[in-house]
Amino acid sequence: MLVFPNAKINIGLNIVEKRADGYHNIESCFYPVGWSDALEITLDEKFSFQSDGIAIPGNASDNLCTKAYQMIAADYPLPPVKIHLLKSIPIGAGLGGGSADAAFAIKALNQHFNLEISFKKQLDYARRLGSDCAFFIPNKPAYCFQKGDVFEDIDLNLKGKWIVLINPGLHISTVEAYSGIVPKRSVDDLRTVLKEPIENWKYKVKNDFEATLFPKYPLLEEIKKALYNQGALYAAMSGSGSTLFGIFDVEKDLTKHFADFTVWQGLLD
Ligand SMILES: C[C@@](CO)(OP(=O)(O)O)[C@H](O)COP(=O)(O)OP(=O)(O)OC[C@H]1O[C@@H](n2ccc(N)nc2=O)[C@H](O)[C@@H]1O
Ligand SMILES: Nc1ncnc2c1ncn2[C@@H]1O[C@H](COP(=O)(O)OP(=O)(O)O)[C@@H](O)[C@H]1O
Repeated sequence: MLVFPNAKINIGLNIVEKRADGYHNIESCFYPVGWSDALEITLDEKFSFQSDGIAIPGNASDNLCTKAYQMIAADYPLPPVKIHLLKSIPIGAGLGGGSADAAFAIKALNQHFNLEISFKKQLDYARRLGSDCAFFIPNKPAYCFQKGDVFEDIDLNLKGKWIVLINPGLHISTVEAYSGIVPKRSVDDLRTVLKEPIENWKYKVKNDFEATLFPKYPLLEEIKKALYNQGALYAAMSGSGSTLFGIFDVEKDLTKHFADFTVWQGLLD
């Protein structure tokens, strides 16, 4: 079975408070984007995990795909499989690529082996692997809160808008990014602000990680400004970085303009 785990962006990200378990409660709109890995699961004589494309830190047993398989195999009679991942989504990039791989592995195993795991149980499994992971089970625009692992539908349709993602190649660890944050409650409700015209978001829709990471990595703010100079209706960093994105009304080819970086561009669904 072949599936294509896709990335996400965060449109607005408020880091509200530190929790007793050390994590943070956040408020964010998660939106799927088309930048994707390829994940193939086939029957084999013994379990194996192998990846090509972008090198993933850690060994096969650390990979979230292996963890997803082992977690499901502990509760269901799964045969041995070979998992092959072609990694294309940058790592430590604020795009949730590892979480997407894990969630798509859960969905693929469930479907391919007719396990009949309920939607709610798939969400619970995903939550065990990472805060971002559950979002990728339904994989549709959502207002996410608590650890980012609880969500509700959001009335936001960007279908047909053009998105450009710029990854400058800095690996920013999520732990490092959260450790520099002083949490604070947001003044405006993100769901309300996102109902305003997209041109207004520039002044009201903030990613709290930008305030600590832009001074540390000035290149990130330069890329955000460059996206606005190119006519973006809205530009921001995704998650804990280092990917920046710009949303445009018209198709834009910025590959030459950002030739030093990895660029992905396409239509939003
Ligand atoms: C920042 C966000 C925004 O969407 O995305 P990325 O930039 O990583 O894509 C997420 O909150 C990242 O979620 P995810 O990458 O799944 O994080 P996890 O594996 O659960 O946690 C990694 C570490 O990040 C911190 N963490 C994560 C989530 C959260 N709500 N509060 C936290 O403090 C904790 O230190 C935790 O040990
Ligand atoms: N399949 C995977 N793809 C990417 N990273 C993975 C994967 N499995 C485990 N990881 C680990 O997760 C870490 C970051 O995950 P990733 O989702 O790419 O970053 P981010 O949360 O910033 O989007 C990496 O440092 C890597 O060691």
